[in-house]
Amino acid sequence: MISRIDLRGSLPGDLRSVLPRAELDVEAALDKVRPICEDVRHRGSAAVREHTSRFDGVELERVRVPVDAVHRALAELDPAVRDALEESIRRARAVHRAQRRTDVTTQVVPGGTVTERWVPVDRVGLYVPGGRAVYPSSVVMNVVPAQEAGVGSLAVTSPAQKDFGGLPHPSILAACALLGVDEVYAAGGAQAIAMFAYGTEECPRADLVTGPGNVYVAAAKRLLKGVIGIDAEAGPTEIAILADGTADPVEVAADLISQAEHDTLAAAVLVTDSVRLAEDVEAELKAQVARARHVERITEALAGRQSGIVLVDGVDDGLKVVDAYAAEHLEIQTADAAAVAARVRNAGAVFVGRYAPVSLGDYLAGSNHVLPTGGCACHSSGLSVQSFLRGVHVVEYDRDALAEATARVVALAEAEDLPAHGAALKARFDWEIPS
Ligand SMILES: NC(=O)c1ccc[n+]([C@@H]2O[C@H](COP(=O)([O-])OP(=O)(O)OC[C@H]3O[C@@H](n4cnc5c(N)ncnc54)[C@H](O)[C@@H]3O)[C@@H](O)[C@H]2O)c1
Ligand SMILES: N[C@H](CO)Cc1c[nH]c[nH+]1
Ligand SMILES: [Zn+2]
Repeated sequence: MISRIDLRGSLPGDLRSVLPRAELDVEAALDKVRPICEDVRHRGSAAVREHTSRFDGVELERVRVPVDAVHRALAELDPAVRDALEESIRRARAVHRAQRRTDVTTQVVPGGTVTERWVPVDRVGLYVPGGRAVYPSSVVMNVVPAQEAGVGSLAVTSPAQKDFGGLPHPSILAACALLGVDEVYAAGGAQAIAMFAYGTEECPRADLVTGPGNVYVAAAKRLLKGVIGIDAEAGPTEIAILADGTADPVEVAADLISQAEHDTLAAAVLVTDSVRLAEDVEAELKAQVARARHVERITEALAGRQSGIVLVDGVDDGLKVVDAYAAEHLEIQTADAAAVAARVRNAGAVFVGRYAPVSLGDYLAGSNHVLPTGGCACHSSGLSVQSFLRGVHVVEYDRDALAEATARVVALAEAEDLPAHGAALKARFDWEIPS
């Protein structure tokens, strides 16, 4: 079911081109989401409702969820789920609070300072997926860093659910209520991203949209970047595991399946130098998938072009492969896992050793699970407090400090053939360059 890629011998120069990746990529989905986003831009809420009917099979009267429905969901939440969510929030808050930035003032010259001021965005739209699975945990992962960053206005959107009267899933509403967020919308997919980007009669536009989603959500974010700020693209989930012969095939297979469970486009990749482990994991996958609840979805994900077992000559080559792949989640299941993990350069998050599986990070480690996918981990980070902040330089120079800088500014302005720049300084000194 899962394919093998044999890279023993020597690694190809362009490693990325031989590694598994999904066939339906974000680029291909752009053409599908473009008309949806344009429609929302021109027709607002009516378009959001229409695309919700088309893709989610729900006829909405309004997209905004009544506030009492949000509070009712919390009152009716299973106590065990409430307890787990509360602990997840506590751990995530501890980690994200530690990410807060303080303003830094640097004295550049006597009388001249630059302060970097960290300012939260005014309003953020938070996307919580809800197609194949529903994700109250993603409410926590979006809302906690936004709150810790000090964002004033937070709105959550999640797909309307046919089985719940067109509202988002009750566990999502309950998680919003637990976190004190009561502006919630019942919209998913590209139409939800466009709603935040352009604003509608019901939903004021947001400055930034964050959150994970399927390939259509990722494509809409890529398309509307600029109209609205976005976090890193967090599309269909990926797990890569770098393992040697010391790894336990039962645990490795279970971890691959845990992420394949998300989506038919989810990616599960094992990189190993042990043929024996590869064979044992293949056998385990067969046995465990047969027992899984979402057997069809998992089977399709594991059999897809985006998943595979990559054979390499040793852990050093394995590290080159996982760095080239730049997975959203990377598990290290080798002897001396911490030392190997310390050498990883490209991954959304790294999970070290057998007691730090990705599923722990999905819910309760305290780390954020909204992470870059599709190879974006080589240039982007997961969601954090920083995602919601802008660094603004505040420049303060007194007369003497400006006088001291003038000759050099004039020289550089002349070199760029932009003399008016220099003139703006000279005007403060009666057009003389101060000596
Ligand atoms: N990277 C991360 O941090 C992270 C975290 C959690 C979940 N995820 C991923 O989020 C995704 C959730 O996907 P999902 O589908 O369950 O929920 P989703 O909310 O992302 O997508 C559902 C929406 O997709 C739209 N849609 C469905 N089919 C469409 C089509 N053919 N054309 C246009 N729009 C269409 C619908 O409007 C629907 O509301 C999974 O891929 C999961 O792996 C990623
Ligand atoms: N693995 C997903 C992407 O990081 C997050 C998640 C939420 N619930 C379960 N898993
Ligand atoms: Zn997961």
